[in-house]
Amino acid sequence: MNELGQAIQLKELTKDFPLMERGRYLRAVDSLSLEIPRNSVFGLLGPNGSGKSTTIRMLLGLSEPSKGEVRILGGSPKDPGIRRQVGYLPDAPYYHKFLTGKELLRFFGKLMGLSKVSLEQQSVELLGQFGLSDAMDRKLGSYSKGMLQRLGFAQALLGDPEILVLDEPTAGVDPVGAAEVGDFVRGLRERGKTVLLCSHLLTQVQDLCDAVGIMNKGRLLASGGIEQLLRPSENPRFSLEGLEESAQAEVARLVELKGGRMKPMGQDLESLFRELVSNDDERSKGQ
Ligand SMILES: Nc1ncnc2c1ncn2[C@@H]1O[C@H](COP(=O)(O)OP(=O)(O)OP(=O)(O)O)[C@@H](O)[C@H]1O
Repeated sequence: MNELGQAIQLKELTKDFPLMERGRYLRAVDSLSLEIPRNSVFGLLGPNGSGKSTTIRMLLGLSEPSKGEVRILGGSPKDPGIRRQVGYLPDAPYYHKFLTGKELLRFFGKLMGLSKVSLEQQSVELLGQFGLSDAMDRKLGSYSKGMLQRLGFAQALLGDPEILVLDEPTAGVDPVGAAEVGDFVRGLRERGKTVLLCSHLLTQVQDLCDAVGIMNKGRLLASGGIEQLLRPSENPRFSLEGLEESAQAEVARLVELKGGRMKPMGQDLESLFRELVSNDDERSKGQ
């Protein structure tokens, strides 16, 4: 796919943070290369401290890479025209509690340089879309966590950006709210948008994303389409159906006799994630 077909391209992206001791540094992101095609949902996964937020900050042009390059829609994330094409929902948005919902959107819209008329129209539309019409003139101090999250989405969508970066959009949201987030992300893809999603809700990620990248200690351990990553390969897993318990035990005995092992669970994104990260941790302990 040529550059025009790519929403986000990371080339050997690396970030080093200097440590207190002179000359030493922490490599938070290590030679990360990724391509995220337009109109797709990509899940960036990894345990705490694996470098997801640092990657996002570089991708948004908020932090300078130590090495490597970020291309957004073929351009630089520092280009104001490109920046306007990226909406961002931070993992823990802090909004001033004395502002109302509408005032908050007005504040961000002005920062983005939206015209007064367009801002007014977009704010009313977005607040309606996220079920906040009745609350738009209430102070944010009285909003529930779910309402603040929905307001965060509205804010990220101001200016109708092509790309949405959602950092933990389901953090602190109840299961109904999490399902709504899922529907919302699907809706974005239907409208041709590209979504980069960081989440620890792996079942939802598996369900929502076209492709994922799994990071650990700053490095990308695996990336690709969900189906391709979870396809049975060297370790195919089978599910047994229609067998009574005694027959199951017999099959298990036969499998063991042949040197195999019967596992009750199939491969899913959660087990792939745990397997990759724990193998990587074991390997680095041994080094
Ligand atoms: N400004 C900074 N200065 C020094 N070290 C930093 C800085 N920002 C992040 N780090 C370190 O870089 C590593 C990656 O952190 P990062 O926040 O990117 O991880 P993460 O995958 O987003 O984690 P989480 O899931 O907890 O948000 C961590 O070891 C973190 O302590």
